[in-house]
Amino acid sequence: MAPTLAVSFNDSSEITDFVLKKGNGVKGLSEMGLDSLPEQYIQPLEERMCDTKTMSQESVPLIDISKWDDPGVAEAICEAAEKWGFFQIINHGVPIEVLENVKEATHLFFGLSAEEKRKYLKELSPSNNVRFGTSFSPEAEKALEWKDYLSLFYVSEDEASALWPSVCRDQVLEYMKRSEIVVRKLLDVLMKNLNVTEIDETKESLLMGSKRINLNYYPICPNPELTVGVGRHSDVSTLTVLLQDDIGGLYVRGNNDSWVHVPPVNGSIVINVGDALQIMSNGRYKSIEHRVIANGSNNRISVPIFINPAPSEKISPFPEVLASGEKAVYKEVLYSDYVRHFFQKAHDGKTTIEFAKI
Ligand SMILES: CC(C)(COP(=O)(O)OP(=O)(O)OC[C@H]1O[C@@H](n2cnc3c(N)ncnc32)[C@H](O)[C@@H]1OP(=O)(O)O)[C@@H](O)C(=O)NCCC(=O)NCCSC(=O)/C=C/c1ccc(O)c(O)c1
Ligand SMILES: O=C(O)CCC(=O)C(=O)O
Ligand SMILES: [Fe+2]
Repeated sequence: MAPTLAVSFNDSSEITDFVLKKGNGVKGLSEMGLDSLPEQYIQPLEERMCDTKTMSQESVPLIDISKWDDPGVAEAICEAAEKWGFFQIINHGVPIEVLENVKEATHLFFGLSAEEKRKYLKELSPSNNVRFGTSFSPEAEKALEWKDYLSLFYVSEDEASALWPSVCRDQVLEYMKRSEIVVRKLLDVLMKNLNVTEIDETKESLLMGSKRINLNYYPICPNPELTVGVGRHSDVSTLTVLLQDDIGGLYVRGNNDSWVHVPPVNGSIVINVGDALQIMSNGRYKSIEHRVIANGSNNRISVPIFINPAPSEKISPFPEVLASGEKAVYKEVLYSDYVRHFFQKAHDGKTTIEFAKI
């Protein structure tokens, strides 16, 4: 147990200063042993997780991808991407040790002092590509989310070596490198199903021209039922490769307004479709809303890799998908405009994609 800090707050602006400006994050708040949730974290009733809406009978597909040549595997992947937009994979070829190392490195980063982590706040970070922050878009949010993060935009190994925090850099790079092989295989299968037979240079830039990795930390929360870890949103990526620890708390939107838990499975990786792939597949693959609850008794971490189009790409439904006469549901958008739009507002369910609707 961390020692209780000798800090107390007179008003909410002092909390904001402590969390956002001094680099303590919500982890710092959590470790003070607060007995109630500060008011700026109280979410409106409709955003809180209410047990009646969760479905315990359903679950997203768990796919063993060890037998790539088995057509059943490709079918299961495409069906999951169409129906659920989320699935877990096991026997994926990323060594368990690589996954364990990146989880440990995440704890090492968040275990640094506030002074150390503060160096990566937006205002102080040596680069826009490395950012330590809290919540999602604090300036745009009416209620804050109970999460701290380190976000790393990948440019090159050299840049990462120079700029990324050394406590986690090598482990994160290894995880990105090893998971890229899986991502290519998944995209191959998903593209063939859309009659896109080859991922050439142009398609590669559209599908996986940029990558961002986030290390997420959800500390123990005094009143978890009043707030959220991450609010309802869909990712803006092509695909997200998500590593979670064994705590649980990720929910995805299921049928009839229900929320389905994505249980931690040892050695598995969660894959989800993002808005960019929904747009490029003209809605065939679904970018499904998801959220993370706050936890009253355990700290939780997760490590998503967002596989994205290059920011300079214009994305729209693939011609191969429209070849049979299907009408385009989405117009062409510049991907960096799309991402900017996403970051400009609070998490708000599936509304980002309206930006690209015809
Ligand atoms: C996004 C843009 C277009 C923005 O550029 P630009 O306007 O020049 O300035 P910027 O300073 O980088 O960012 C502008 C705002 O975006 C937001 N932002 C930027 N990066 C991040 C980040 N990593 N996390 C949260 N917000 C961010 C902030 O709100 C910034 O506002 P401010 O804090 O500066 O006032 C640019 O950085 C770019 O082209 N980046 C490359 C493409 C890219 O990053 N794609 C990522 C796609 S997927 C992705 O990153 C997903 C992230 C995510 C995070 C938390 C969640 O809970 C979640 O669900 C998802
Ligand atoms: O922590 C998780 O399990 C999911 C996080 C998430 O949805 C995100 O960072 O986009
Ligand atoms: Fe997400």
